[in-house]
Amino acid sequence: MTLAFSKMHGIGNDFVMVDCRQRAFPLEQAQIRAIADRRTGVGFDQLISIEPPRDASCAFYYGLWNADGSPAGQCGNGVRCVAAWLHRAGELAIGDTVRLESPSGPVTVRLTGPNEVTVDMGVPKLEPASIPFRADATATQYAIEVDGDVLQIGSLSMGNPHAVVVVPDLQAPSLDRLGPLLTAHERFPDGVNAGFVQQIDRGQLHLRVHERGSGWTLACGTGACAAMAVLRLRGEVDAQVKVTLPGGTLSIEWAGPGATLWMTGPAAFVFEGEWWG
Ligand SMILES: N[C@@H](CCC[C@H](N)C(=O)O)C(=O)O
Repeated sequence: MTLAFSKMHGIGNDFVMVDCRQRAFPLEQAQIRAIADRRTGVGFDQLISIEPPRDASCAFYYGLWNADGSPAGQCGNGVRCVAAWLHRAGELAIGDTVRLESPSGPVTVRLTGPNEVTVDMGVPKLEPASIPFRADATATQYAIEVDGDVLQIGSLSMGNPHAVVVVPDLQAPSLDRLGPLLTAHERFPDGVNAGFVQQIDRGQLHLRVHERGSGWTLACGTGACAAMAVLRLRGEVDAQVKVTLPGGTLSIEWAGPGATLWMTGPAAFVFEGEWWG
């Protein structure tokens, strides 16, 4: 088969975008994995379909798959690219605000420029069952054993599961080992996106994320939201924070529990292509 696609990225978190506005999603899991291969395919962290909405209150639905073919519930960098893709497709004008439907529910996006998008990412879910995470009660910190080390994690759902560990040094070699182990930890029955965050001050965080289904990525938008929310819940950061990942910086705003969380950042086109599978 041949498949037309757009290649995009949000601060280095890269995507293959597939237009499914007029047709059913055409790929099986094995084909998604083949396209993800960075040598014999196109390469991506997530593949995103743009489809008609299932919820009539939304303008479009977007589907999400990780590089290993597993489905995902939300993608912060991806939703910004969906908005920029819709602009290029003539569906969204600069200054427009639109409700989009993700696999985990609606989000509201505002296209502030051709390549800049602000997203209302919704209210972070803190209850362990909604993550899902095996714990007796909701807390701002949980002790979890990983390969003999006891890590203090924060955990929440941004429409997908996150564990956040505060570390003094993001370059510590131990993180390369701990990331994959935390992602696959038995207390997260669906796996988890594992974020390691170094606090610079009350308004700046540095972050690396080992993503479920995609490994270490240059950026994770929901991971940036989760890291900010975990530190905000502990009273360590202000309501507006810049989160710097290996691929760039996002602005995150969150007043606190019960409020929706806002993310602003760029979305970039790389090329249009055709996959011959
Ligand atoms: N890169 C993303 C998150 C993508 C999904 C994640 N790997 C999962 O399986 O939950 C982002 O920018 O948020």
